[in-house]
Amino acid sequence: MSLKGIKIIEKIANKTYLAEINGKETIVTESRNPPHYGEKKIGKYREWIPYRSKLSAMFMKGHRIDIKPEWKVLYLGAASGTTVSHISDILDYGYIYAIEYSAKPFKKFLELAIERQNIIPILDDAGKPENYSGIVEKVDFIYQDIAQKNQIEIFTANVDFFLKDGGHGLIMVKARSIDSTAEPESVFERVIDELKEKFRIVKSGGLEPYHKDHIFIHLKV
Ligand SMILES: C[S@@+](CC[C@H](N)C(=O)[O-])C[C@H]1O[C@@H](n2cnc3c(N)ncnc32)[C@H](O)[C@@H]1O
Repeated sequence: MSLKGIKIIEKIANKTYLAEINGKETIVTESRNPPHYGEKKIGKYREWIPYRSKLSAMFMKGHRIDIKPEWKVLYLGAASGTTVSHISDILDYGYIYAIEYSAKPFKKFLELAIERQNIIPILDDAGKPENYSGIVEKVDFIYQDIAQKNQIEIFTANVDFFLKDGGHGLIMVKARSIDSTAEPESVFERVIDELKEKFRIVKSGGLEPYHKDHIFIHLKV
C-alpha cells in the first residue's frame, strides 16, 4: 500500500507495522479511530510514537511479540491510554482490561474507552488484584508499566490471578523507580534474577534512545 508520506516496511503483529513517515522510521497501527495523543494519522495508519510508548520503543529496538487479534490482555498502569489505544487497534476480537489508580489520567482514558468497543477501564490499584478479580478473566498477555518500587511483586500477584498457562508477560522497568541510588545495570540484573525464579525470560533489553534507563522484560509462564 502506498500513501503519500508513509512507506510500510515490515509487518510486526496484527495491524502493526514498522513504517517510514516523511523519511523517519516509526511504528504504526491500522486504526478506524481518530488520533488520541497528538500522533499523526495518514490514511488508515496511526503513528505509534516510540518516545511516548515503551511498547512501540521495544518494537523499534527489534524485539517482537506477536500480539494476536483474539488475545485478552490485562494492562497495568493505563495512564491516559497512549499505549492502550494501539493495543486496542490490534485486538480485532479480543479485549483489554486496563487498570489505572490515578483519577486525573483516568478521565482522559475514559474518553478513549467510550470511543472503543474493546477496552474495559478499571479505576483501581494494580497491587490489589482481588479487587477486580470479579471483572477480569484469564488473559493471554499481561503488560505492566507502573514505575513502582514493588512492581515485580504486583506483577506476580496479577499473574497468579489472571495469566493463562503459556501466557506472555511484558514488564517495563525504570531503574530509578526501583532504586534511585544504585547503578541502573545492577538494578536490572537484580530484577531479572528475581523474575527468573518464577518465569522463563524470553528476552530483555534497553529502550534507548526513546526511554533512558528503562528496560523491557518479556517472559512466559
Ligand atoms: C509510566 S505511566 C504509564 C504510561 C502508559 N503505560 C502508556 O504507555 O500509555 C505509569 C502509570 O501507572 C500508574 N500506576 C502506578 N502504580 C499503580 C498501581 N499500583 N495501580 C494502578 N496504576 C498505577 C500511574 O498512575 C501512571 O499513570
